[in-house]
Amino acid sequence: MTFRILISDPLSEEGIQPLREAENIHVVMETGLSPDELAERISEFDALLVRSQTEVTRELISKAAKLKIVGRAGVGVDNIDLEAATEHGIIVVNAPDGNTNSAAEHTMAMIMSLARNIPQAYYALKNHKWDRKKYIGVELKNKTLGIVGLGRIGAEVAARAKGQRMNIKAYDPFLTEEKAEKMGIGYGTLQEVLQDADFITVHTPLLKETRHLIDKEAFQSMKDGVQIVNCARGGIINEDDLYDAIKNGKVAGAALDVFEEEPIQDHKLLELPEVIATPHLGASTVEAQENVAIDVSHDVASFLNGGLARNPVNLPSVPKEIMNKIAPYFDLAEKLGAFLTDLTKEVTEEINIYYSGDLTEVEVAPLTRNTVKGLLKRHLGDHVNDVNATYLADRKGITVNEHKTSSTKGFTNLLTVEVKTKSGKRRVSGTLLNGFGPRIVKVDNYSVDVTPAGHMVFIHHKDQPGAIGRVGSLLAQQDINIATMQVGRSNAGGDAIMMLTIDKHLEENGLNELKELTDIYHVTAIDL
Ligand SMILES: NC(=O)c1ccc[n+]([C@@H]2O[C@H](COP(=O)([O-])OP(=O)(O)OC[C@H]3O[C@@H](n4cnc5c(N)ncnc54)[C@H](O)[C@@H]3O)[C@@H](O)[C@H]2O)c1
Ligand SMILES: O=C(O)CC[C@@H](O)C(=O)O
Repeated sequence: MTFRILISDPLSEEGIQPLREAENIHVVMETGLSPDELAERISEFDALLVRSQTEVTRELISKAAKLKIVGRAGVGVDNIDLEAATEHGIIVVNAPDGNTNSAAEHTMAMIMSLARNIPQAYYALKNHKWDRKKYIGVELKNKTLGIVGLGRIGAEVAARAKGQRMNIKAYDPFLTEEKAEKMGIGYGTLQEVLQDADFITVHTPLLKETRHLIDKEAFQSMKDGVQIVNCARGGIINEDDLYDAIKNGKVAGAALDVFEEEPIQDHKLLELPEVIATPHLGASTVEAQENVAIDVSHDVASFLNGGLARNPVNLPSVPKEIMNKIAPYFDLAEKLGAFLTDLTKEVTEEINIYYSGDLTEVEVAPLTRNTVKGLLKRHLGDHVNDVNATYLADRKGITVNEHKTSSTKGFTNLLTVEVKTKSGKRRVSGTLLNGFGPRIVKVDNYSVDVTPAGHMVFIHHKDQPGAIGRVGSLLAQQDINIATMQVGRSNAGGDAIMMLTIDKHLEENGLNELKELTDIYHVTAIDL
């Protein structure tokens, strides 16, 4: 199978080389498509690679019948409708590390340009004005730099600003006083940072919570003559309020790399001499562009070929060492889910997943997603995947509960899936036997030992002489070979089960004939 990838924004040619060289990948690079042109073409592609220009909207996603993955060569994913992608089972990956340096360096360049009026002085000189008095700047040394958002870029800016002998005061919801102390920087609440800083630089993502984080009220709490930098996202600073704060003298200068609407040509902020600006150049270096293109290409190629994505945005990322521990259970989890759906054939109201033994010591959310995927895929088909499994369960009103228990029933690891339906609870347990692979070891209250694969028949019957023989004879009449058979009973002459693995699928009529046999209560065909 050949996967088709559309690259709709300019990406480093060196960075995407591995994609171009991959045997089963066909790359189409078409930058500058209008939204309508993109919508018309998108159904041809398995993957879409973008920077910040392409808007990946809900409408576009609804037309992307084959799309499996969207790769964002950069950090911010505010140009991608993540909710719509998740709903459609499309994984979104980004390249969060590749442009950190460049964005931090650009921020420092902006701070220094602001402090020394470099763009304004250059512009004047270009226009034949040798004006030394007008462009007296300020030193950075001993000034306080307020950093709002101390993630990757914020932390790199802090390290560089320390080199300029600035005092740093940062606010981030994940920053503690102890952490700040270790980094050799000051810690403050948002209010304290805004109040104490001579320069303020924002490095948060653009979220509901950070939109207009810096607004009229925030400006009022700042020092007079404060200078503001935004190399993160347009919209974190309210542009109208910034304009007013510059006009009324509160803010002495602003350096902007990003704007609420991009691209801009005319903007009232650009008319102010106190404002210096670049057209979203934070990540525009040869190195950053190559890095992000390499990172995103790797994830896209790996994911399309059944591997893992290192930087998923709409799936929590799982550290490699944990992934190595849980990956062997993925198949078992999905099969247990599928097994139960076949067994119950009823509307699932609640799913309980119990992890015990070795599994209590690791992050099991990816296993939960696989189990739910197995449970839902019988009804939802390939539409359900790791990305949207729990989302779809939630939308269908199915509660999913994860439990870790100490009861291992003698197994080193045990995964039990229980579904609650209108008529009660059914459960199946499985384990990974060292060297022997996955096994189903319990169905409801009956112990069994079956490899969860291929065609199976689960029979609930009365424990009577001849019951097993009758089943065997009937299957033989239908030319169905029994590969393995497990039996279990509650007590002699009571309820019992047979679990058979057979060499081919049991057709409807065969199933009905089995149901007619004496002492047989229920028969379920299961195909894993
Ligand atoms: N100009 C450019 O070309 C360019 C390049 C790269 C990244 N960016 C942008 O820079 C920003 C930061 O990128 P990053 O890689 O450092 O991201 P990051 O995720 O590493 O860091 C963001 C930090 O913001 C913090 N945060 C979230 N909400 C906050 C709030 N209300 N107040 C304070 N802090 C808050 C988070 O806790 C996190 O630590 C993003 O918006 C990204 O899109 C711009
Ligand atoms: O693609 C770009 O150049 C911008 C990238 C930057 O804004 C990011 O969020 O990574």
